[in-house]
Amino acid sequence: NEISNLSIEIERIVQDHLKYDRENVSDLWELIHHEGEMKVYRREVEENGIVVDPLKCFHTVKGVTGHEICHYFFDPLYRMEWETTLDSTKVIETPDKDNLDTLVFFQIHKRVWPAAQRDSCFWSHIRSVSTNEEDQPVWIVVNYTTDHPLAPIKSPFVRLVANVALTCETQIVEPPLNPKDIKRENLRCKLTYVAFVNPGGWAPAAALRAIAKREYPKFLKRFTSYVVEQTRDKPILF
Ligand SMILES: O=S(=O)(CCO)c1ccc(-c2ccc(C3CCCC3)c([C@H]3C[C@H]3c3ccccn3)c2)cc1
Repeated sequence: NEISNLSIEIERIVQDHLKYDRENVSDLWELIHHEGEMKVYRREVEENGIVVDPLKCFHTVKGVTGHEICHYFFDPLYRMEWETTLDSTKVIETPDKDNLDTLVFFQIHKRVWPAAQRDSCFWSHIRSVSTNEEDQPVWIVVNYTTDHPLAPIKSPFVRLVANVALTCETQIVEPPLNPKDIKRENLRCKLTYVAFVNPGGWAPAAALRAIAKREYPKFLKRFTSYVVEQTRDKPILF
């Protein structure tokens, strides 16, 4: 039925991301932005004349955990506080009321000249995966395009196709003897962000590449700074 088909798809896509995303980039990837700990790479790929360049970002964020980064990325409550590229966001379905780890979003993206305005509909899933005993669990959020009756394709909007994942590892730097004494200065989150976005309709290749080169680093810098600010005086969420 619906739920089981969705959970089968979620399992397949999440496992793929867990397996591949943290792999280092090959020399097929071009470094398009390097700022401090943040490195943003892209491969130039076109499908039927449409730019679908995969994007991969590695970043290390001090003072926060992977759980905190994924929590603020997933939870709709904060979306419009860090996302500056959206006109609106709405949760149109909670597939499993007893387990709020999966939501279906419908989003209207701000128009980015000269492209037509985009909207998107995707399931969003958050999960922690324990690696081995002593390390912190890996946290991941996946946003993956889905159709939905409450997200009809309506002109003039062009529907995006997106497969995006944010995967985070938490490192404890110079761990104190007693784990209860861990402070935020002992925390470091190593995150990988991958985005496979098909703009869903023709947009000028050069323009789209320029928009992506400008927008992704801005977006990742703003989002991670937002989480550092929001968590500064709060108890650590491991
Ligand atoms: O991480 S998420 O899942 C967060 C969801 O709230 C995510 C982030 C970004 C996008 C997105 C949407 C539209 C565009 C294009 C297509 C034509 C004109 C805009 C782009 C490309 C251009 C790049 C870009 C990157 C970041 C922000 C905006 N623009 C990216 C989708 C989902």
